[in-house]
Amino acid sequence: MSGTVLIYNPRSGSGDHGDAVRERAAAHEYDIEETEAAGDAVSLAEAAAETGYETIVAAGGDGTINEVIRGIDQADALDSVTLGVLPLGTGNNFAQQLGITDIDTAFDVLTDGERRRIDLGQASDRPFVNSCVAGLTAESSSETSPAMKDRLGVLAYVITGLRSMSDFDSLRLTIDPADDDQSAAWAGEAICVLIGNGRRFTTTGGEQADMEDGLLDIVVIKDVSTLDLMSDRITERLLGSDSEHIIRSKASSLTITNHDPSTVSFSLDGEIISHRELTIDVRPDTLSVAVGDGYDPDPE
Ligand SMILES: Nc1ncnc2c1ncn2[C@@H]1O[C@H](COP(=O)(O)OP(=O)(O)OP(=O)(O)O)[C@@H](O)[C@H]1O
Repeated sequence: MSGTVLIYNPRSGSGDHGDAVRERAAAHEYDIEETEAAGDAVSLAEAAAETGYETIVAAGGDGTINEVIRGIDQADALDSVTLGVLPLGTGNNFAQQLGITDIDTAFDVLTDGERRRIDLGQASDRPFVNSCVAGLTAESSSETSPAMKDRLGVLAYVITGLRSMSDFDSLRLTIDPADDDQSAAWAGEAICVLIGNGRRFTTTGGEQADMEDGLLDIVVIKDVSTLDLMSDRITERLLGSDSEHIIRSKASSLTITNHDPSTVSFSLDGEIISHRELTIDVRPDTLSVAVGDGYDPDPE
C-alpha cells in the first residue's frame, strides 16, 4: 500500500481554501477527492481505503473528520490506513488536540509527523473522535460566541444550548458502566451528559485530552433548572471545577438510558442521533493518526 489522498470538503469553514489546498497537494503529489454533498466523505474514504491508499487526509472540519473515519472503518481498514488532518473547519477541535494548528503545519505533519495509535469512541454502530453529548442541540455549537468559548471553555456550548431552549425539561437518566469499576454509575436528573474521547470538558478550555488511555471522560451536569442561567456569574460558578452541579468520572464502556419512553438527542462529533438507550464504548489504540510536535501522548 502507498500514496496519500485528500478527502476535501470545499464548503468547510470559510470555504476560501481551494487554491491553497490544491497548490500544496500538487507540490506533494497527493491526490484529491472533493465532496459534493454532506455524507460524501464517508463513501470517498471507504473507496480510497479499498483502493489501498496508505494515508487518507480529512481536509475539512470535525464533521469531515468523522465522516472520513466512518468510511475507513466501513472498509475495515483502520489497521492499515493512517488518518491525516488538514484543519479547514471553523472549530477544528480534533486538529488542535493533535497539535495541528494550520495548513502548512498539517502538510509538514503529513511528511514527517509522528504516527500514533489513539482510541476511538463508539456509540452504537457509529465511531466518534471528539465527543458524544446527550441533551445538546445542533444549534448550540454554532451559536456559541468565541468570547464565551474563551472564557468558559468547551462547557460554554452547554450553556448556549440551554439558553436557546425556552422551556427546558431535564433528562431523567441512568448511567450504567460495564467496567468492574462502578464509580461512573449514576441515576438522576441531568441537563446533559458529556462523554469525551478527544475532548476534555474543562472551564478553561485548551487542555489536551488523553486519547491513548483507553477511557472516556464523563461529565454529568445535574439539573439546575432553578438557577438563572442568563447570569454569567451563576454559569461560571455552575461550571467551576468544584461545583456541586458537576460530576466527573471515567469509564471504558457505559450505557445511558432515558427513564422516560422518549428518545434523547446525542450529538456525535456535532451530528445529532436519537436513542432512548445508547451504549458507548472505547475502542482502544484503534486509529493511526499523524500528529504534530505539540501533541502530548500522556497529558495528565
Ligand atoms: N460539498 C459539500 N457541500 C455541502 N456540505 C458538505 C459538502 N461536503 C461536506 N459537507 C458537509 O458539511 C458539514 C460541515 O463540514 P465540517 O464539519 O467539515 O466543517 P465546519 O462545520 O466548517 O467545521 P467544524 O466542524 O470544525 O466547526 C459536514 O457535516 C459535511 O457532511
